[in-house]
Amino acid sequence: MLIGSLCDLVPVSPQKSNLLSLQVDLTEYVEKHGFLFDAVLNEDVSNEEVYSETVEPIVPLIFQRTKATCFAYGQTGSGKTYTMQPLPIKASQDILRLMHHRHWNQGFQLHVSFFEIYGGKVFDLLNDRKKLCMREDGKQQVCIVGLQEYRVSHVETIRELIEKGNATRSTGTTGANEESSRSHAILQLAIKRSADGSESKPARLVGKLSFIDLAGSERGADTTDNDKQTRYLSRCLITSLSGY
Ligand SMILES: Nc1ncnc2c1ncn2[C@@H]1O[C@H](COP(=O)(O)OP(=O)(O)OP(=O)(O)O)[C@@H](O)[C@H]1O
Repeated sequence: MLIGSLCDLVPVSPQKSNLLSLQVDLTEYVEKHGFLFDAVLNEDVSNEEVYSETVEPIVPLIFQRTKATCFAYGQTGSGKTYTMQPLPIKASQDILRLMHHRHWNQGFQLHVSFFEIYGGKVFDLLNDRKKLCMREDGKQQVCIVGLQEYRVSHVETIRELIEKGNATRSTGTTGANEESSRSHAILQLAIKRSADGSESKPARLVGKLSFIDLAGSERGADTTDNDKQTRYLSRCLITSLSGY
């Protein structure tokens, strides 16, 4: 399984990763990709270590106009959901701590939303699976029209919202996982601030931390049209969420 933050993965000079592709005249050639990793964690690390290596360093940056995305990629049953699930709660604890100490009285607010992409469609996991529309604005930013956002100030409220969303999420069974995620679930922690730092004006987005629990990447032969649509939609979304 690969867990990554798009904030931190920066391509560098081509190295050894090999992928066979076809040229227009159908001759095969090896595609070369290079990636720079900030950290490589082995299978013995705890979820706490995963958090402190990957997400914790990004948390203070979302108060400074940063949008970051954390996602897990891997085969069904490899532990993506297991690894991703504790991260938003830990991040919320740190965000609220920063809001109550370093950024005390600066008008920052924390908002939570949670939705899934399933069968090429978007559903609000915190609003009775209401079907939502995805639109791109003039700045090529993806907007989920009608997505319910909750303003929160306590970790317990966030925990309840996440549990509610997880209970509503689409799951199925695969050969490797009895409770396999059939959808991509996206949980967003948005930092907002009102223009004059008070409560009187509507708050504007400052930064955002998105957690994406991708559905398992099974063999191509298992891939249905629904899965392909879901993958295409989520690829657009992930790229856009991260500002890439
Ligand atoms: N590090 C771990 N320690 C103990 N149990 C684990 C660990 N990682 C995963 N598991 C268990 O393995 C099973 C499959 O894990 P999980 O559902 O996270 O996989 P997944 O990659 O999200 O699968 P899918 O893509 O099918 O949703 C679960 O029962 C989970 O509790």
